[in-house]
Amino acid sequence: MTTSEEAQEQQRVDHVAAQIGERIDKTTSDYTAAHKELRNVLKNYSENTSVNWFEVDDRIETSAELQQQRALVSRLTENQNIIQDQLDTFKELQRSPYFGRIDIQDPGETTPESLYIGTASFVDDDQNFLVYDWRAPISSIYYNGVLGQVAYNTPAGDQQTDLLKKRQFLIKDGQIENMFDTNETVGDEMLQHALGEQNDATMQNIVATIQREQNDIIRDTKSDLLVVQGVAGSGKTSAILQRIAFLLYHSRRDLEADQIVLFSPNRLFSHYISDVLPSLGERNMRQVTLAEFLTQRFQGLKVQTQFERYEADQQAPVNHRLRDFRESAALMTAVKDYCHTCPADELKFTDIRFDGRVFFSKEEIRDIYEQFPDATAPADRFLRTKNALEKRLKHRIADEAKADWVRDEIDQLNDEDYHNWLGANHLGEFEQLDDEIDFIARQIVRKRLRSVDDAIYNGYFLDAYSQYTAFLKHCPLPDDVSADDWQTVIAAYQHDIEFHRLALTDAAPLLYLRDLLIGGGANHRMQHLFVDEMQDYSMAQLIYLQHAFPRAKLTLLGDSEQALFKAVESPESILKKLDSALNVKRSRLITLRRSYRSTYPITTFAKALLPDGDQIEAFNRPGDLPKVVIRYDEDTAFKALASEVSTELATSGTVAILTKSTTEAKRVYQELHGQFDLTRLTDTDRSLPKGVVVLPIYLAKGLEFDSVIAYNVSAENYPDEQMTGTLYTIASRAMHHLTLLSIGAVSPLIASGKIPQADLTIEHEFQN
Ligand SMILES: Nc1ncnc2c1ncn2[C@@H]1O[C@H](COP(=O)(O)OP(=O)(O)OP(=O)(O)O)[C@@H](O)[C@H]1O
Repeated sequence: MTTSEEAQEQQRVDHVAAQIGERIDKTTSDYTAAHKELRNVLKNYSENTSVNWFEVDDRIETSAELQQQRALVSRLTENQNIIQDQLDTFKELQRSPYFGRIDIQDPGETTPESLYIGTASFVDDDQNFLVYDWRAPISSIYYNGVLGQVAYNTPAGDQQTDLLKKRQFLIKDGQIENMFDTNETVGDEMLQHALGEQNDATMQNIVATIQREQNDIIRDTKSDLLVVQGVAGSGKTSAILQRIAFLLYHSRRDLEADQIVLFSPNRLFSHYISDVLPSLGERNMRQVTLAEFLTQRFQGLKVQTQFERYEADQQAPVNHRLRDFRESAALMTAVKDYCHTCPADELKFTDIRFDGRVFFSKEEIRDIYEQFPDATAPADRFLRTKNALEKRLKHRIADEAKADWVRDEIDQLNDEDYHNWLGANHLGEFEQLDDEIDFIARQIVRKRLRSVDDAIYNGYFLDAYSQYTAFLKHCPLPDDVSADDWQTVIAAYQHDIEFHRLALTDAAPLLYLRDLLIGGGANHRMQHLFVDEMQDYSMAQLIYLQHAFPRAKLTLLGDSEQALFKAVESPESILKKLDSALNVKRSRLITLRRSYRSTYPITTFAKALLPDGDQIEAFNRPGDLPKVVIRYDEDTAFKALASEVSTELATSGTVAILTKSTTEAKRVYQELHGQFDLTRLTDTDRSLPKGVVVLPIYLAKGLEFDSVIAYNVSAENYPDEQMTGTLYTIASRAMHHLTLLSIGAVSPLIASGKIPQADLTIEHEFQN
């Protein structure tokens, strides 16, 4: 690249930055005006709320006026927020207006055209696109195309063009720090730069360096089920976040950020990724962990979390065949069949009681239910029963309203309470005083019978928990599950329920049964459902999620090699299972094999841990070899750990000591906390502090650290292949440095001949 070309490009950056600067000035004054208007309305509003509430006529008028003002305030606030967002975007753009340039020549044109691509579009006052949004249709060729004839997708169909040049920029604070031309999708140099940076407390967007296969994930708008299987550090999480930004742009008119939900592995992760979308000028999608979702659905029950189960599994042997069946698609099908065929006399109806007495008996409820045709879906039948009960309740309210106690109560009302019962909406509605009194009497009774109303509305008259026991007793078993084992499952479930607990395994089928019989549970508003770390979800859970978000397109991402909670599976077999279980029209599998997070030596080591690790392609970023530190007793091991932490802290922003379990994390914390600024993270933590952290690996899912120290990778702690996923996940959290501390002989997973000794630095303590 010649210096004159560089100077020309810098001139253009200066020009664009100046234009953006002008726009910032204008938008700032728009903001000030909007803010002033809002302040005035708010002032007015607060004056109005102190008006006379006693005169009925005034009250009606004031309330209408207030409603109008409230609407005005919300409109003005929204307007102010939009301007604020624009300002933020412009300021960001001014610092770094773009990262790419493409020169294209459309068919029939005689001269090429240069387009610049950045995180958002910028159009000058003469409608010239000085910067194209990275999500614009034309921008896709920046990510996908090599020089020559290329095609890109537009709303009007596929377009062809000739791609003549592709240039990348690194612009900071308005200065071009680096630029080069490339024929690759997005050149390695730029990527090297991005990946060499130190870890931040939150994840960064990757729009300047999206790789081709990641781009496929981001821009897929056709699949109903998109399954991404990618090795650790291959950018799955990054890709989904940019995908969300892309979808919001692509379907601007009919998709809102809160119609997208992401199931994330833990709260730390939720916080870690929370800056990416705002950095692209978009609002964050909804985020929820599986535990939060289930807790919300099972109010009053303590649902076991994945982490609690993982810890429990370490203590007692697990019957995998049994668990596999309980979490399978087959079990969910059995639930469905059961719900659709269960005769009314086997449904566990319960009395609705009031004041210690039966208000609607279960027999009465069953009789109502039986009136509706058998062929109707059970939830519809249930709904009709609810409606019939509501009707009966209404009659009983009307009867009760005539009772003496109600009339006595009305007689004792003062004027204000009387008006309150009547409510603003009904003022002047009744011609006769009797009608008015009757109305109030019914309101009073309705309030008194509120718990009955709630029980009907919420369907509390069917005991879903006992029904689930009935289902379990009825459930057809596969050959490899014995009746005795099944009895223990039933007994354990009943015991848990008695103590208001629920095992994770039971959560999905129980919810499914409840929804199918009672109705509800489905959120029809969600348009996209994303599940990160899908390998930690059972098929039953995924089926339930699809049921809970029936209109949502699914994007499931995971790495079966990082399965902490179950066995490894091939991507193809996962897709096949999902295809048949979820029954979607268009499904697609994208596999990512290139790992970006870690240095070359760390990825080389991590992949050697896996039986089929040679499929993983390490990104060529140089770094130190992983270091194995071996000590033979706890005392010296902790000394060695302290010394490693000090060394790492000197060069790394975040150092994580990763353990297998919470018990180990507590132990490490106990030993080291006086020596460093050390934080032990638990599943209630929401943000990652700088410095040294210690946490069990399952809480570090999806996260990354400059330096990772794996605590006690001894043969005793990691005895066999069952632990491969755990060790691989730990190793693959490291970006720049990896240290493995072993107390006693090293795990055979590391010491086996599979891992060339030349790939490691080994520091041994000599025994006397
Ligand atoms: N195209 C890219 N450009 C720059 N950085 C990238 C790119 N792709 C991935 N990265 C970086 O690589 C790291 C790993 O990405 P990410 O966390 O998205 O991977 P993942 O597949 O979700 O990992 P895991 O399954 O191990 O949690 C992050 O630091 C991310 O910023």
